[in-house]
Amino acid sequence: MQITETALPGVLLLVSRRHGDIRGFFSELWSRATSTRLGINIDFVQDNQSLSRAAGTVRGLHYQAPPHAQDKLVRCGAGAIFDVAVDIRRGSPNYGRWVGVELTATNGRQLLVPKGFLHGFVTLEPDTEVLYKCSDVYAPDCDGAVRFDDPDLDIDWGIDPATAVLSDKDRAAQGFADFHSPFSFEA
Ligand SMILES: Cc1cn([C@H]2C[C@H](O)[C@@H](COP(=O)(O)OP(=O)(O)O[C@H]3O[C@H](C)C(=O)[C@H](O)[C@H]3O)O2)c(=O)[nH]c1=O
Repeated sequence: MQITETALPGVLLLVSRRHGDIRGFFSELWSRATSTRLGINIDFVQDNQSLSRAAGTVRGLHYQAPPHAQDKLVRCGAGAIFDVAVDIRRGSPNYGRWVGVELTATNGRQLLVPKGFLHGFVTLEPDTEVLYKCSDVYAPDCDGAVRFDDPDLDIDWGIDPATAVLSDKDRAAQGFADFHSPFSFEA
């Protein structure tokens, strides 16, 4: 398992080794032993899967507030996404800053998005499957969203936002200027 920092401190890129042979490959995506050895002490309790039929589908930007804040380990099982994390920890020197990484079924990359960060992605291919581990259970009462195309965040999704395939929830999400984050930065 290779771990590298992204341009946004706290958000990590993980790449598991793929053992290739004549059949294809085998890869250990996550193990407690490896993660502990690498200094990542997260106890994942829920695995999620989403399938998005169309390229240009946007899911996000979402978070779960405490007491059910979630760390997420995101990967792409089929297709490709541009995966985005945004620091929303009040007092963070990187508050409102974002990073985006291409996760594809081919590159096998995984993005670790810690608590205190918004998460969202845009699909780059049809029939894209996203799989992610979460460190807390689904808690709808703690669920929150910010507009993916908010001008203050100024995320470059690589698509015309007006063409994005969105859920009603994401279409109605609040702007970042009105957002009061439930997370504060602990140095
Ligand atoms: C997140 C979640 C949703 N659901 C149900 C609730 C709805 O009936 C349905 C679709 O939920 P939603 O529209 O919130 O799904 P996404 O838009 O893909 O949201 C997710 O995508 C972004 C990128 C994330 O990072 C979050 O984990 C998550 O918010 O699944 C569940 O039953 N359990 C869950 O953990």
